[in-house]
Amino acid sequence: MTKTGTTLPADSSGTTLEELEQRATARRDRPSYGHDALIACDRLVRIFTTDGVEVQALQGLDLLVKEGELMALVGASGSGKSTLMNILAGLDVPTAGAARVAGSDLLAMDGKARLRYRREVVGFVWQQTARNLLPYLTAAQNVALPMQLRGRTKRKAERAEELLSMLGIAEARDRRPHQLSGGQQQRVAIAVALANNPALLLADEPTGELDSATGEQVFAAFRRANEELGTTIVIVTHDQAVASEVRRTVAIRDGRTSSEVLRRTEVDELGQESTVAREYAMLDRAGRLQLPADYTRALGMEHRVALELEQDHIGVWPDDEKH
Ligand SMILES: Nc1ncnc2c1ncn2[C@@H]1O[C@H](COP(=O)(O)OP(=O)(O)OP(=O)(O)O)[C@@H](O)[C@H]1O
Repeated sequence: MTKTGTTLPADSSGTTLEELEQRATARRDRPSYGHDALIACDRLVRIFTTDGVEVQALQGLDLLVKEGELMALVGASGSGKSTLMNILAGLDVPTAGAARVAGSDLLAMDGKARLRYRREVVGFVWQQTARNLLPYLTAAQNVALPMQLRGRTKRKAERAEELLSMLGIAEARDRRPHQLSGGQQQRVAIAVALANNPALLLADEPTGELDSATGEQVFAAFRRANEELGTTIVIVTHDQAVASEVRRTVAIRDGRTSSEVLRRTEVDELGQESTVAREYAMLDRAGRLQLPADYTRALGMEHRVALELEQDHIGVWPDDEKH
């Protein structure tokens, strides 16, 4: 009989039972994927079927976002950005995979939990300014409305005022949306989205309809919210200025996260600050890597590549059997 703790070989590779048990325990005790992230998307799939034709908008997307981050999502048209945002906003449900935001399981929520999620956990700002605000309410009334819907009537006027001041649009308080510029409307929309103090603020192309100077002001309002309130913010953008101002930009390609750019500030010996950006490819949990299309094209790589493990890197070579 074999007992725990014996050193008898348990398989042909000479691994002992004790070692196998230790490995199994280590695996079981390992924290789950993204356990400490505010957003954890794990192999997320969303398939749309229209007239019998299937479109895989998300094809096993992995994404982790830490609490307190301000980050951007970029990607070509049709890559799946809006689909992901709608899922994170609780407006759409994934076909498969797992998605958790601030402890809420986005696949398992019932109607009541979904409504609570949309009211309390997440706030959103859309590109179309008209979609964000009710036209017949003033800016302050628009900001107070989500608090009222949540049943918070005390201090709502005061909080609306505070948020509008924080975002630099206190003077817009008594004006209706049509009396505001596009940039002011978007800043009021940010205040509306922050009204119930959500853990996560999502914005889909919030500067898409604005000129670059106004876009910068709107982005500054997002940054303010992130710094002052600690709100985690995810912005989908085509706006290069926005994408290059955040610490992390994640690119989506064909329904998966493909690469990310991390930026950090360096100070040289003369005290001059500069931003250093570095691009990384994403390695998914199955070990899959998407090589940038311009790299593979430049070397004529397709279908198959040769790999070589070196001491500190992996070499990827064009398929020489092809020739
Ligand atoms: N409701 C839907 N029904 C059918 N197909 C859809 C639906 N929503 C999105 N798709 C398809 O899913 C894919 C991803 O679309 P999505 O809108 O998420 O892309 P996107 O990256 O946000 O693009 P854009 O930058 O143009 O907004 C596209 O092929 C799109 O046609």
